[in-house]
Amino acid sequence: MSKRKLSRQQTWRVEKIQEERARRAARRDTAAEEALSGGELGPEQEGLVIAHYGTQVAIESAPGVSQRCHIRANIDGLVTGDRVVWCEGEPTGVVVAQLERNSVLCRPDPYGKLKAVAANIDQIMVVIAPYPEPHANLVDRYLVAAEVVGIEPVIVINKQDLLAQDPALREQMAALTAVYPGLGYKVLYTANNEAGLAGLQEALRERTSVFVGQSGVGKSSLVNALLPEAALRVGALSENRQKGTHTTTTAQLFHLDCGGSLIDSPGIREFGLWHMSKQEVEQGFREFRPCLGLCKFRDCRHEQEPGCAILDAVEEGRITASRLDSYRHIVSTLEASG
Ligand SMILES: Nc1nc2c(ncn2[C@@H]2O[C@H](COP(=O)(O)OP(=O)(O)OP(=O)(O)O)[C@@H](O)[C@H]2O)c(=O)[nH]1
Ligand SMILES: [Zn+2]
Repeated sequence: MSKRKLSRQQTWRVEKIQEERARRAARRDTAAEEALSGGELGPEQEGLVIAHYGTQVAIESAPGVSQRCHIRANIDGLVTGDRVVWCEGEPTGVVVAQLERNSVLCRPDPYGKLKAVAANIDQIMVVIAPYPEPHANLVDRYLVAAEVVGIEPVIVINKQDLLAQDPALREQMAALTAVYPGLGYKVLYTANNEAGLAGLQEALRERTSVFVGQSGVGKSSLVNALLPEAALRVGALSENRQKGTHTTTTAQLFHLDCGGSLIDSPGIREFGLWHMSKQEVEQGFREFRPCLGLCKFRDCRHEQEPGCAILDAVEEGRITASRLDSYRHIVSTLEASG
């Protein structure tokens, strides 16, 4: 009985949310169109979305120079990192066009539908640490997710100071990550101190990056250490405050002292830990790709089937047994969760 009641209530809530969305879109449209037709706007120029606040975005025209903007109603799903065409205005500017993206990061919304959260990311920094110990296949899971969206992952082994004190632990982390350089993945050792940050800053230069990884591996510590006197961060936050109640910020873009940008939000940090399809997982193991489609059976599980191209590749040393194990493990978790 409660089931039916619940679903009716849910329907009602969904309807309410949709009505509110439509109302907001209409308001947004009016505001944007009024500004556009009022002739009080500056010339069109290119800019970068550095933060998103509900119906408005902060657009940056040059590092440190930004303005709040309405979004023209025909532009859908603008996210932090998007490049746009916009016009300055008083008090708010207007985004008039969205430029093409090189890449986009998505995550599932509460209904399981994928939603964009950030755009134009060059690399995904996959942070692991000796503590909390990375569970089996965690790195591969992140790598697969990065491969699926076509963004270069970089493996960041943080808390290097702990490894320096403990040869056995160092051995363990080295063994865990030994396979990756040969597959073309960059592996960096970092720590939250000057020496430990140098290599990371080098890797972040001239690129737009995100940090992902389990809770406790030290992402916040790294991000805080990397950000220059947090000038831009404070700027973005105070702008946020002016808005009063609408303070939900999805993701923010920060410029780093070392040159390069960081897009950060709690949602992005959890990237890659959701459901993937078997095909995505296969594609996500980059050294499997030359073999895909060559197995004798179209639905080959690469277990012990005759004529399996993946097993042949393992036999010939083109794929390591540990990566095949990892693939099987990830696929089995997909099957277990339906
Ligand atoms: N030894 C050592 N500890 C570190 C280092 N970086 C961070 N920590 C510690 O690791 C713990 C977790 O750090 P956070 O930066 O909060 O980790 P996080 O990944 O941001 O965690 P969430 O915010 O939960 O996602 C804290 O106790 C830090 O003091 C490091 O380089 N070396
Ligand atoms: Zn096969």
